[in-house]
Amino acid sequence: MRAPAKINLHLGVGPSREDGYHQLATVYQAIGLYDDVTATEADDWSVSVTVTADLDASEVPLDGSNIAIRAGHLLCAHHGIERAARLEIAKSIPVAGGLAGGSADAAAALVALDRLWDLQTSDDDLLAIAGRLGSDVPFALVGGTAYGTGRGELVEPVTDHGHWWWVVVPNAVGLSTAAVYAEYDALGLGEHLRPPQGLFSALAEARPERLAAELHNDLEPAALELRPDLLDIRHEIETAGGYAALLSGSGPTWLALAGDADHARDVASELARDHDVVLCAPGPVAGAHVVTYA
Ligand SMILES: C[C@@](CO)(OP(=O)(O)O)[C@H](O)COP(=O)(O)OP(=O)(O)OC[C@H]1O[C@@H](n2ccc(N)nc2=O)[C@H](O)[C@@H]1O
Ligand SMILES: Nc1ncnc2c1ncn2[C@@H]1O[C@H](COP(=O)(O)OP(=O)(O)O)[C@@H](O)[C@H]1O
Repeated sequence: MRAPAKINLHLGVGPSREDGYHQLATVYQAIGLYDDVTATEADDWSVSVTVTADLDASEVPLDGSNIAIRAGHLLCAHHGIERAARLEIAKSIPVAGGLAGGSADAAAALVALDRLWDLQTSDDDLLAIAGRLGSDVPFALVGGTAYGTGRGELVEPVTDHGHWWWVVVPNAVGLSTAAVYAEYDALGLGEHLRPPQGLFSALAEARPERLAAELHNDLEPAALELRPDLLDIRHEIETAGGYAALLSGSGPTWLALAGDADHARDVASELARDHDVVLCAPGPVAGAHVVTYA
């Protein structure tokens, strides 16, 4: 089962709620960078992680705290069954990068196990279980381009006529999502939320120059406060000719919007002079889905 990374084209963050989470008005997009999860029947739960070259997954837990195993437990509890499986994660999504790799693994595990055991869980039930696992997990099931509200777990599709190209610049050192939200509070940020109408129009019009002007991330000042070194990368993207630089979610990954695949390759090769890993990815792509290998 394959699930994509996400980016936030708009990330509006309101004040923190009573449960400690922040109210969001966000526009997600699934991009062509994936983790694969394979599930096989077993007597006990276990998880393994392999990575594509240049990726550091040493901080991904290999015990029951791995979000893919948590997904398995919740699915079993939902159906009142006692089963176990071996989950093999092949990771291409950088860890703790603001790209929701863990959420992708959880979504892929839910769909893989549902299929392995022929549980036929309804879409609504899968989305509800996903929302309990993490704010970003329902979107990893849905994919495409979607508007997220609540703490990010309520998703509805958005009209998007674009075939966008992103240059992805991961960072060797990850950033904790919780720490960035806490810094956001410490800075006294947290404004009134409203739907990003200009972005919705830009997505429907499908012109990259127009989209570039509408990209926005409320968490950027908080992430930069914690990691001032990240500002240099924003400048590098501008110099390399990207239409816009956007911090991915809580960071530290940067994204550059390109006009098409050729432009993305040009910007990527420029950035690759100073960065070990630079990737190109199209968006939007599908959510968690089965992959049939030839
Ligand atoms: C910032 C975003 C933007 O899409 O993604 P990432 O950059 O992490 O990928 C998300 O809000 C992250 O979603 P996710 O990573 O699923 O978060 P969760 O596991 O639900 O929560 C992790 C922690 O983030 C904080 N949190 C998360 C979501 C939210 N709306 N308000 C919060 O304050 C809480 O401190 C929570 O304990
Ligand atoms: N299957 C998993 N893959 C990645 N991280 C996981 C996984 N399970 C648990 N984690 C934990 O979740 C944290 C956040 O990882 P990730 O989802 O990649 O980043 P982000 O929240 O920035 O999008 C990691 O630091 C790791 O400790």
